[in-house]
Amino acid sequence: MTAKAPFSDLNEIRAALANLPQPDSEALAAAQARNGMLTKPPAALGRLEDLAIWYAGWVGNARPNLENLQGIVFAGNHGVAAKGVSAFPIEVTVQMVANFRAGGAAINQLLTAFGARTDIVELELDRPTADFTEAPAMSEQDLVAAMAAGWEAVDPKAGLVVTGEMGIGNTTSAAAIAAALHGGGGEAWVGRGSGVDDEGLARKRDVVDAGLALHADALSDPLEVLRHLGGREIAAMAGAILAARHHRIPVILDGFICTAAASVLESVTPGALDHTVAGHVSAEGAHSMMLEKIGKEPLLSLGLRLGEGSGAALAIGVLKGAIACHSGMATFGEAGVSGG
Ligand SMILES: O=C(O)c1ccc[n+]([C@@H]2O[C@H](COP(=O)([O-])O)[C@@H](O)[C@H]2O)c1
Ligand SMILES: Cc1cc2nc[nH]c2cc1C
Repeated sequence: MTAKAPFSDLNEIRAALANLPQPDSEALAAAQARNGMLTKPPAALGRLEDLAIWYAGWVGNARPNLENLQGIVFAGNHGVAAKGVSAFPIEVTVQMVANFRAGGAAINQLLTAFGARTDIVELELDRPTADFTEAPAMSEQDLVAAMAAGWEAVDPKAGLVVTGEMGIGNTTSAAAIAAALHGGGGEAWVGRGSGVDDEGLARKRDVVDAGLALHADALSDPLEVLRHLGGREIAAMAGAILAARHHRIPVILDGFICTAAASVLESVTPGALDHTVAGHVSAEGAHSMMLEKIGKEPLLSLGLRLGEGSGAALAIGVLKGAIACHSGMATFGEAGVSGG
């Protein structure tokens, strides 16, 4: 099932970002009360308790189940890849999409292992974005189309959405977005991505700085940051995360690139990511700094730097544990256990 995006230009995207649903306060209060009655010392389940209450609030059910889990992998190609900023050639994007469709990638295994389905959305792979050191990466029409594709990929009936991506060159784009939104330059935000050597790393920093300089006049507006420095899969993730908010579907964010996409929404409207949690902190060096900037504490830290949604998929396990305890445990009264 899909729902059509409620926008066809940038102003309508701004309107969708200005008018965000909030969690169900009654369900939140009831989940909080239930949490206090469960057979454990107060707060003994640590962040699992916060997670379950957060989830209950967004789905509007104080004793929820976790079902109909949707993983979406967005793929896009980047003109800036021609600048030698990746350890891999650009054709790997389309080849990996074929691998996703055949079920052979890490994300297929992880989403299946945690009971989620895998949807693949490729965004005009034969038409890479413009190299952002020479021109804006996308036209307004391209940006709106990519965000709409992201919005429309979300199943309005999903109980959870996990957003991931694939795109050779996209850690360069994500670093540039992070620099433009959060301050600093290539030095602060660029890492090795899929594994560039020292020369590649230096080139990548210069490329980010060149993009920031070329588009300096446009970068005070977060959606223009996304248009000038982003990519279609990054814009699509932003659209999907925004759609999930409007459908009140909780989201688990993935790594460096996904967090850059999410940062755009948070920069437009503080609180726009309240329906999301950070699944993990990636081994891409500046990811932890980006998470701090958006006020998110990652659930996992496993040294992953794969993307695809892999860290978010693994974090489904943590959320499942949280909800199983919250909804399945006995209360002190039910179990006849004495309170403290
Ligand atoms: O998610 C992350 O934190 C992450 C960190 C490093 C690399 N990646 C993946 O690697 C690809 C981009 O790497 P690169 O070197 O081509 O920019 C892209 O397909 C991402 O999914 C992803
Ligand atoms: C093989 C390969 C798989 C990936 N998955 C996400 N990004 C990737 C980059 C490469 C190079």
